[in-house]
Order: sequence, then structure tokens, then C-alpha cells
Amino acid sequence: MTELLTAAQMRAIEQAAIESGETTGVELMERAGQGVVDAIFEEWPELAEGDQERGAAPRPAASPRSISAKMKRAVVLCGPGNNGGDGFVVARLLFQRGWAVEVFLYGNAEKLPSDARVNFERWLELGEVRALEARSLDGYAEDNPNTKIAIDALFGTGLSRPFHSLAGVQMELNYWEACSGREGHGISFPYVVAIDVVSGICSDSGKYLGVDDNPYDYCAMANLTVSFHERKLCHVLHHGPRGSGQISVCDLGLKRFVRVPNLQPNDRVFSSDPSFYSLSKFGDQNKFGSGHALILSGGPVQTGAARLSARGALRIGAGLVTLGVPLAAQQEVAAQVTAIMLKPIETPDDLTAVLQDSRINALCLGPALGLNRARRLVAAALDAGLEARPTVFDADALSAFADEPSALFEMLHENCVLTPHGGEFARLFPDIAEKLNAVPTKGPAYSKVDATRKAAKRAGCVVLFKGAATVIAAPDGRCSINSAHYERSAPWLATAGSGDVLAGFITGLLARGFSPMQAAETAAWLHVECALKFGPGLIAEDIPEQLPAVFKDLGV
Ligand SMILES: NC(=O)C1=CN([C@@H]2O[C@H](COP(=O)(O)OP(=O)(O)OC[C@H]3O[C@@H](n4cnc5c(N)ncnc54)[C@H](OP(=O)(O)O)[C@@H]3O)[C@@H](O)[C@H]2O)[C@@H](O)CC1
Ligand SMILES: [K+]
Repeated sequence: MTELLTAAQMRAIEQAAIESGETTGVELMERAGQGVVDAIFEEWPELAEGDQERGAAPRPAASPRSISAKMKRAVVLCGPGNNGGDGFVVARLLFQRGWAVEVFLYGNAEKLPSDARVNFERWLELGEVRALEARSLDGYAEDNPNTKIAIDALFGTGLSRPFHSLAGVQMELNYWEACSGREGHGISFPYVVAIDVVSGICSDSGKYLGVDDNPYDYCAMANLTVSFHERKLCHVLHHGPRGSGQISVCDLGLKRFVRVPNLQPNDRVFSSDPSFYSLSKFGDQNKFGSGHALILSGGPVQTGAARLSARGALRIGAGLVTLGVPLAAQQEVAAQVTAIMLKPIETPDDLTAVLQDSRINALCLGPALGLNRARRLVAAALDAGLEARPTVFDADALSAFADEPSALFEMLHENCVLTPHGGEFARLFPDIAEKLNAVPTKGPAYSKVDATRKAAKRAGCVVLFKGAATVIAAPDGRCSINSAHYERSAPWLATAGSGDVLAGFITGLLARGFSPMQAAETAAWLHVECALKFGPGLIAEDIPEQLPAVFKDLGV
């Protein structure tokens, strides 16, 4: 599992490294700048061709006359903090490779923090610095057609409040990002590379910090973002993935400083990868050794969703799967299933009777269950007199409690998993959703991680908050994110019934003995893998059918 960091955590790690005496801020900044340059040439090796080192020794400032039209050119936009400091390092390193480099500064050079100031002065020995204004980049690519790279070193983890004065610069960067790599009328537009965080985005929440028109709603601002040490939360949340292009992680040599005192295990966030070893089955197990999942179905013509869940639970390895079906829907369901069993469950008493069988060790309620049926059956499933079985609550089982969420929370136990999408989340946790959806006026803004952790604490069980970034949290603060972005982008997963399959996957893993958190994380990850395996044209029925191939790839 890789970690996703907040700005405060990153600062604490940097601080611990500097306080250890093993490194300095200036040295880290040098590694950061070098990492950005390395990432650029790894992404676009053709840009490194023909570079002629000018050598590390300071040279006289490059005058316009010493810049030939054939030289590869970079434009570096530096901001008022250490992100800007990284920009000055990149400018110097590219200059030393023989590039023509133009540097702009947004802010007052006198107020630069000390490490950035050191690198600002080092750059001044090589070239000049122009003040960055809203219209500084207008026509720049056209006037300087050999510009290969634009560096966004305006703001990184320190952006703390809305930032609009450079909207014109952002628009130009967006235009370059969209046109980069294409030649037209003799102009090749530069690739845009963001240092650490694409500017304007809050690094803890991925939200655009601004009150007016949000460019990240519809466009990317960088082709490549180079993050330091680990990815930051913004690289997978909210507007971050759209704005960042691709992510490259640059190792700053800080791995041994991650155990600083203020990084408590449950304050940390990981990207969810499953523990593959536990997906394997062993030769001496019979079917009951892999558990028995019970999935409650809705009434006539409303049974498809539960059947999708059941198929998912069976394919992910539950030994037995039974659908609990009202009498009027028995024939409809029986005509559609084979390996999946049926039990007539009409009333709460029927469910209580079925649950006397202790071999049924995982439940799923919600998919197309119907609001009335859901409300009655949820109470029976959670009856305190019965064993606290691992149970997934999805769809109607969540919406049925929109009027009185606390009635649900009072019944839930720690072996439950709630799987809301955005609408269901807002019905169950309206105050949290309101805070999450508010336009932020300062950073760090309230994030999906904050919201899901708070919801899990209130519900007293694991909450899996669905989306392209699915956030999974436990009441004790453990949290992970299953990101379907970048190379794991799976837009075809947004299809009817996809969530029903996910609920079935979680239920099947619970039946197999996974803990609620592990079941939710593993199921969410496999769900995306199945979509990637199938590719375009995916519908919900296809998702469980990809599991055998996905398992095979994983060596399960
Ligand atoms: N941590 C590490 O290990 C390493 C970190 N490194 C680098 O440092 C970066 C973090 O640096 P940072 O903390 O100086 O923050 P950064 O993003 O440059 O900006 C802060 C400045 O912006 C200002 N400001 C804020 N909002 C504003 C607004 N709306 N409009 C105008 N101004 C605004 C703010 O002002 P203030 O809020 O203090 O008034 C402050 O002056 C990090 O992303 C990485 O690139 C690497 O060098 C190596 C190792
Ligand atoms: K930046």
C-alpha cells in the first residue's frame, strides 16, 4: 500500500529530516528540482536529445543575444513560497543543460522563504526574473515557438486561500496543455509540468480554492505533475486528478523519517490495494469453509439488482450464496439463477427464522429492496438478539432511513459496511455532505477523506463512499482510497447495476472471513480491476465474469 499525504504530514516529515541533521532544506530543494528535471526527461526522452552541458559553474546572465532561436526553451513560473524555490532550481538545471530559460516570479522576492531565496539568488547569477502578471503568457508560445516546457512552480502544499489574480495565466497553461505535442503553423506548444501540486488546488482536498468559475471543472492544467516523496491526497481527490495530468513521484530520500510522532497510524491514508494472499483458497476447504452469504431481494420485477449482487458474491468466492426472495418473486428469480439458492423471505419473522442458521455468516441488504421492505428487514437483520453478522447496507437500505438516519445508526454494529454513493451519503449524513459540498474559502479545505471518516465514526462501522475516488473509512480513523484515475481510469464502471455488484463483492469477502475494512478495500480494488480487464462496452453483468481472469493475473 502506498501512502497519500496531507500537507501537514509532508511538512512534518521534511521537518524531521532537517532536524535529524542529515539534510538541509536547501539540499531537499535541490533534490526536488533535480527530480522534476529527471521526470521530464523520463516522460519525454526526446527533449533530452542534443543537450550540451554548460557546466555547473555560474555563468554570466544569459542575455537575449546569447539565446539562439534554435535553443530549446523553458518558461518557469515561480510563486512566493518553496514551490517557487523548486522552480528556480529547475530553471538553473535546465539552463546548465544548454536550454534558454525564462523565469517569472509571482510575489515579492524580498519575502521569499530562506531556501527559495537561496535558489532565487543562484538563478540571478544566470538569468533575469520578470514579474508574473495576469497577461504575461498571452501570445508567449507563438512568440517563442521553441518553448518545450512550462513549469508551474506557483503554489504547492502551501496554498492557503483562493487564488484568482492569475486566471489569465491559468487559461494559457490550459491551452498549452491541450495543444502540447502537436505542431501547428510552425508552433509547438510546450508541455506543462506542475511541481508537487497543480496550482490553485488545495493539496489536502483536491478542491479548487476559488470562489468564481472553476477551471478544473472542465480542464487539465498540466501534462505531468511531479509529487515529492509520496502522492498527496489532492492527486486522487476531487478536481486533482483532472487537473494534474499524469503523476510522477520523486523520491527525496525521506523514507526513514515517516515515523515522526505526529503521524499516528489512524491519521494516515493509504491507497487501497488488496492483500492478495488471502484471496487464495486451499485444497482442504469445503464450501462451508468459504462462508454462506444471504442477499435480500426486492419484489417482482425488482430482483435484478440482488441477482447481480449474488453473482458477485459467488464469483468472489463465497462458498454458498442464497437470495432471500418474497413469494411473489420466487418464480422470476428461480428462472434466472442456477448455482445461487433461494429462500422465501417475505417478512421480518421469515428473516429471523432463516438467520437461526449460524452457517449464514454474511448479509447484504439494499439493492432494489424497496424502501418499505428495506426498513422492516434492516431492523430484523440487526436484531440485537441475533449474532452480529457482517452485513452490507447499500441503496434502499440506506435511503429507507433518510428521514431518521439516527434510527439506523443506533442499530448498526462494528461488523457492518455502508456503501453510499453521493446521493445516499447526503441523505444519511446531510450536515457532513453540506460541509463537503461547500465552496472552500481557505485551505486545507474539508475533503472526502474528512467526510468519510466523520461518517464512519457517527455510524460506528465502515463506510465506503463511492466515486471515481472511493474513500473507505473505519470508526477508528483508518482510511484508504481506491482511486480509479490515471492508468486505473475506469469510466465504463459508471453503469447501472455496477454498485450492486460491488455490494455483492464485499458480502462475498465478508462471508469468506475478511474483516469489514479489508473486504471493502479489496472489493473496491477488484471492482476497478474487472472494469479495466473488460474495457469499453462494460455493463454490470460483465463485472463478476472478469474475476476469474483478474484472479489468474494475480496468481490467486
Ligand atoms: N515539504 C518538503 O519536504 C519539501 C517541499 N518542497 C516544496 O515546498 C512546497 C511547499 O512550500 P511552502 O510551504 O512554502 O508553500 P507554497 O505552496 O510554495 O506557497 C506558500 C506561499 O504562498 C502564499 N500563498 C498561499 N496562498 C496564496 C494565495 N492564494 N495568493 C497568494 N499567496 C498565497 C503563502 O503566503 P502566506 O499564506 O504565508 O501568507 C506562502 O508565501 C512544496 O509544495 C514543494 O514544492 C520541496 O522544496 C522539497 C521538500
Ligand atoms: K505547482
